[in-house]
Amino acid sequence: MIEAVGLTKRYGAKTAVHNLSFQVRPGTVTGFLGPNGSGKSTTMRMILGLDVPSAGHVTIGGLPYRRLPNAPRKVGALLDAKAVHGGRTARKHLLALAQHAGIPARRVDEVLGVVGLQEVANKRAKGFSLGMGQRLGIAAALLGDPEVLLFDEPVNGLDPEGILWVRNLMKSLAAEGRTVFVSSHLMSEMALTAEHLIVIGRGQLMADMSVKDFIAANSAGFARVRTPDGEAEGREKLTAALVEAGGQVLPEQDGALRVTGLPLPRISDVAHAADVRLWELSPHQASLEEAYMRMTQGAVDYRSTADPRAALQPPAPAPWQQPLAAAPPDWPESSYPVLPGERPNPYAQPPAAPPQAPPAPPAPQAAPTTAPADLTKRDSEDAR
Ligand SMILES: Nc1ncnc2c1ncn2[C@@H]1O[C@H](COP(=O)(O)OP(=O)(O)OP(=O)(O)O)[C@@H](O)[C@H]1O
Repeated sequence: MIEAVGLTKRYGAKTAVHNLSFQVRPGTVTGFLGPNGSGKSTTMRMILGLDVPSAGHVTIGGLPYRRLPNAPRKVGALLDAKAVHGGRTARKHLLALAQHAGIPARRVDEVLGVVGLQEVANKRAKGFSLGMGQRLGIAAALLGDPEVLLFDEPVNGLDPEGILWVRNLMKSLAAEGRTVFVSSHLMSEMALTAEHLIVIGRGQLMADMSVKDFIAANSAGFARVRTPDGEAEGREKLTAALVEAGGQVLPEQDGALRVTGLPLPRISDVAHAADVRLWELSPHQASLEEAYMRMTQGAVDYRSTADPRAALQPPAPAPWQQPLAAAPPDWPESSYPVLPGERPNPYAQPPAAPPQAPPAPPAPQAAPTTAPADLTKRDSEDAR
């Protein structure tokens, strides 16, 4: 089991992860979701001892990664598929990792077979496609036959067949009783792969629930109602009548109305009684992707000026669906905005005293399977 308690990471003035507490249990795939820049990779790096938390802690089976005996055989990770020496063949890359972790060389061919790279095992990694690179990274993660597996965006660059393969692999690893923690920013993919979800936005926990509960809470139906174009008066009249009848009405971008709280026949009766003609009255189901986008819409760092999210308006958001208050530029611990209706943190600890000195940079000892090249990934990186 992975357990994070009050996990916080600051890079100078930037808070990448704030007071994150969660558990990742064995035997199921746990999806780790969040928009770009929400802190998923930073959290994974802290789990793997590659980044030192500014506050809080995270353990695997009760111990921090660095104190795990024989860590590379207990924990496997895919963090950055490009973290491969391009001049090495796939087999040599895996052999080097196996040697470093005391893993028998015969395991290399086993994992090459599992990920379907036997044919290209003697080809240099620099000639690999993105998808082949992902497969090689997954092979590296599986090398030590570990109980705990972390995958950061494992389906990046994979074709539909590859995506299906990863999905089935994750599930079968979990079915063997392993702890499988998979990050993604694709809700639709996670809904098919994971049983449990941890959703973060701007480094904060936004949801920690089973996929089943997430679906139950977010896939409420609604009706789309459209009055004839150019008859604004009819639209307003209908809106007022529907609200009076107990419905919730939200305008959609194309001029239609999104109505919740009233069954379709009732909407039809209300329109008839109000003497408003309808061009459309259709049942709809809010998609999980949409629910996720709504949940995280206030926590998106990077957004296109043409982002359709601007048009998404939550009907009656649950407390955890409330958008985050705008984060102050420096996100100091003491003035961190509290989420409206923030759920009590079951692992909450009293706030730690401010650090006297900046935390020492990590001194890598036992690195995860993908670590050798990955260790350099953030060294000179300031902000992406
Ligand atoms: N070494 C660093 N120095 C400064 N800021 C950093 C560093 N690493 C990460 N950050 C910042 O912390 C925030 C979280 O980044 P992180 O990479 O963890 O997010 P993410 O959820 O994995 O994003 P993505 O989905 O895009 O990979 C971002 O704003 C990023 O710019």
